[in-house]
Amino acid sequence: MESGTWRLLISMMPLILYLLFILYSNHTSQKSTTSSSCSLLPHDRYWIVSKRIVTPHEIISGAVEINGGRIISLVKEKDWHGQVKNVPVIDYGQAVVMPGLIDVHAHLDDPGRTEWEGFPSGTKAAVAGGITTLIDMPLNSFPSTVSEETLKLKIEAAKGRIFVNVGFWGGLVPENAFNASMLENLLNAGVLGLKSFMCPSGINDFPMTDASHIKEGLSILAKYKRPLLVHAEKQEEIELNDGVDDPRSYSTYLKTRPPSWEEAAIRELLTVSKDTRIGGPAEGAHLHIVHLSDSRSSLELIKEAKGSGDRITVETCPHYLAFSAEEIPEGDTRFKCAPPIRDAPNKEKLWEALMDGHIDMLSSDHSPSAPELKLFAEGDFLKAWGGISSLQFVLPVTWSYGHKYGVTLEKLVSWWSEKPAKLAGQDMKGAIAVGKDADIVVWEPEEEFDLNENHHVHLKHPSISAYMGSRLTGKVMATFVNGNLVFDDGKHAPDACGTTILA
Ligand SMILES: NC(=O)N[C@H]1NC(=O)NC1=O
Ligand SMILES: [Zn+2]
Ligand SMILES: [Zn+2]
Repeated sequence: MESGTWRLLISMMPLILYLLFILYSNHTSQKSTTSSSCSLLPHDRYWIVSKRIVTPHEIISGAVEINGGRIISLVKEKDWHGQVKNVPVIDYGQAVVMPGLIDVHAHLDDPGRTEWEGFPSGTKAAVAGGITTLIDMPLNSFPSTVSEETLKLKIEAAKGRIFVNVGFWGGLVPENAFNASMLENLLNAGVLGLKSFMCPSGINDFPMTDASHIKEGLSILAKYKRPLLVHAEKQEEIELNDGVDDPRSYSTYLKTRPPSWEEAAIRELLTVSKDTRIGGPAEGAHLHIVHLSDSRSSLELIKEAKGSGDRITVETCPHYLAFSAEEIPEGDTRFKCAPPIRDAPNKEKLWEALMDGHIDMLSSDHSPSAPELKLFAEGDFLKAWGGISSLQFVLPVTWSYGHKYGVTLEKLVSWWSEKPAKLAGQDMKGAIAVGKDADIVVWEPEEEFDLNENHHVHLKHPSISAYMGSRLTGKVMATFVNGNLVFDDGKHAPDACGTTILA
């Protein structure tokens, strides 16, 4: 070779090395997305076929094409022929294909209280129930997620241990509410929004807030356009009659947390939620009331605030829709939660509000504990841990109990996927549509099953779940997370390849 050619080659060396590096890194990253231990399916690109695919505008018979973790095309059956071209097809027949559920309210208790639940068991239960994304609450783990440092502990604990996508809410507590830089560091580190309690939370390092803290929180959140979720109960003086009010009786517990607690908290919240109106000092922020139980005065107040232009939404949970106070057996503390499950007419009105769109969405409020804390031997409703354990069952529970009220597949998608995606700022999720993440549940709405010891329950402590022993309709067949088939016919993918979602 002539010396001029050599010189040219040598001068181009950095470019050649760079191109080789790009080629190599593309090759390795492709390898990691097709890693078979993340998925029970050996392909990255494939079609899912079904007679019932729930899309944002209609239920179609057709096919969804997935590639690299995303939905890349959606075809109706009549236009489907000839599209396959060597791409594998999974035909689910009559089973329903819909967006995976997004649970915006779950306590996975990791790190710090993994004897209660933990990321591996909690997220295995989630995918077995068709949940593909969940947002973890900042309390019940230890330490509570109230600062950048404590969020980092969560992210570290989740690494390689989650089967679904997991985002995090940060805590708004008195310690950070008036400390703008502490709150901003937490938000900059990636929490999707904040959560606070207006009554004691039961967790020492998660103290309660009042409207003044919440007002401050909203003003910071406005800049970030992220929501504040609030546990809306405000304590009032309650008198129990010693010797008359039996702590083993559910009606005693009900007396200790009347609907007026929810009403009082919401009344106080509405003095600051008006800041979120267009032109208000916290425009851009959003207030979300978690686990509404009172379907009377509290709901009326929320409706009024919505009508006045406050940016406010509300969720309720399957346990308030499935159970009523009258049916709760003596001493059965599996049913203890806060706010409490109220009477049957209250439940009817919750369903009505949900069907009419006054309640925006559903969440699990999965809040397990170690079984000892449920005090099953004593059956003391006043002393037992309050929290319902339900993560794996929310889809069949909503479907089974909703039958009587006319629940539809479209409603399920709205309550469990579309609206929660919006609350959590996840516009890549919550729908079967081209360009969205391939987070999908496939299930048989007509199939019935008994939730007994023969059923594979993945929660750490099945014994504390109030749903055990019930007969439900709607069986999850398969769950896809980021295009990976992570749950299929009762089996999980070997590796936990869910990703953490940071804002
Ligand atoms: N700390 C905690 O999880 N509390 C939850 N449990 C419950 O029943 N309601 C809640 O807010
Ligand atoms: Zn709560
Ligand atoms: Zn909760």
